[in-house]
Amino acid sequence: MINKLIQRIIKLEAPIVVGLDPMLSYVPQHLLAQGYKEKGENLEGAAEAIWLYNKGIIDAIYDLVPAVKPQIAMYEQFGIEGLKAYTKTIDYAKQKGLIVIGDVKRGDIGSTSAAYATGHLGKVTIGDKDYRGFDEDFITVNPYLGSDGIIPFIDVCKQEKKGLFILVKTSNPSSGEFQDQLIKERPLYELVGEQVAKWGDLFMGDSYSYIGAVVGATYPEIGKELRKLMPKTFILVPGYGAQGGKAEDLKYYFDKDGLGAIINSSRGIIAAYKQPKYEAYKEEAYADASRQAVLDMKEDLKKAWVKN
Ligand SMILES: O=C(O)c1cc(=O)[nH]c(=O)n1[C@@H]1O[C@H](COP(=O)(O)O)[C@@H](O)[C@H]1O
Repeated sequence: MINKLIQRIIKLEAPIVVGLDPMLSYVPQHLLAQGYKEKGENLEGAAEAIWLYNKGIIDAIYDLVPAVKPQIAMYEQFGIEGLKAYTKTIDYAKQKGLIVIGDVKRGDIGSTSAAYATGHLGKVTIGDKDYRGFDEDFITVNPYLGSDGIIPFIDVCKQEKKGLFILVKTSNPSSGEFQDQLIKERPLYELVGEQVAKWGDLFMGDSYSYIGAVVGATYPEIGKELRKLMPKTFILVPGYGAQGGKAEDLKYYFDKDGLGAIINSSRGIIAAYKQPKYEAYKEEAYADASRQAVLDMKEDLKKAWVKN
């Protein structure tokens, strides 16, 4: 899957992942009305509206970007009905040729991680048949529990030729509280980055490992350091756009060949129609606004996606 992701980035000239983080407040009135009419003004109706909203966005952007990243929390808000919308979104995105990064941020003791890995990346055996749960291509993972919490995910990745993005330095304002702490004079994110590179050796693709890292766009100096420390690690970079990350800061997240990183934008794309910049698009044309926002992001990233 990492090889396919890289090929698609090159073909589309777009190191971009669209984050499908739907909030009810972003869903246009006509879709809310449709969801409520069909399923009721309740969890089921809201989940239906979210699915319709996602479908519109996927239809508008699937030929421009290699991947989408649904964030599971946005679906879990609506309980089981939300998870059904999560599954429908994954299946539809894959049908349209998109690679799916499930943003689930899992990680636990070994046996529990193994179950998470089965549900999200692998197969569960029932009787004499195998079934797939969510079936994302990649998922995000939290490394706080150490190797025995991570290896079960890597084992399933090897069986399924799927991948991970492991949190190394997150984009949020408080990320430094723990991640920047010095241990033997080195920040924790560096130690985690080094370990992610080692885990990466366990499952290499053609040029990069299937085991990637998450490094936020909001700490560009750290991004530059981590790029050097993890030369074969593909980096998922959230924090561009809504959280303030700028294209010009992202240059050093990429390698000399212009590869090695994929930049996420969620609200900046899916709720583009709410931004003054895209006010010409009315609510009904929300997906057209998202398409234009992807095209604008692609152009903007040219400032970063150059051969260093
Ligand atoms: O793992 C992530 O994707 C992630 C890591 C991180 O450090 N920061 C971060 O914002 N994210 C996710 O990336 C998305 C960012 O959304 P926007 O700020 O709307 O573009 C959300 O789904 C976050 O959960």
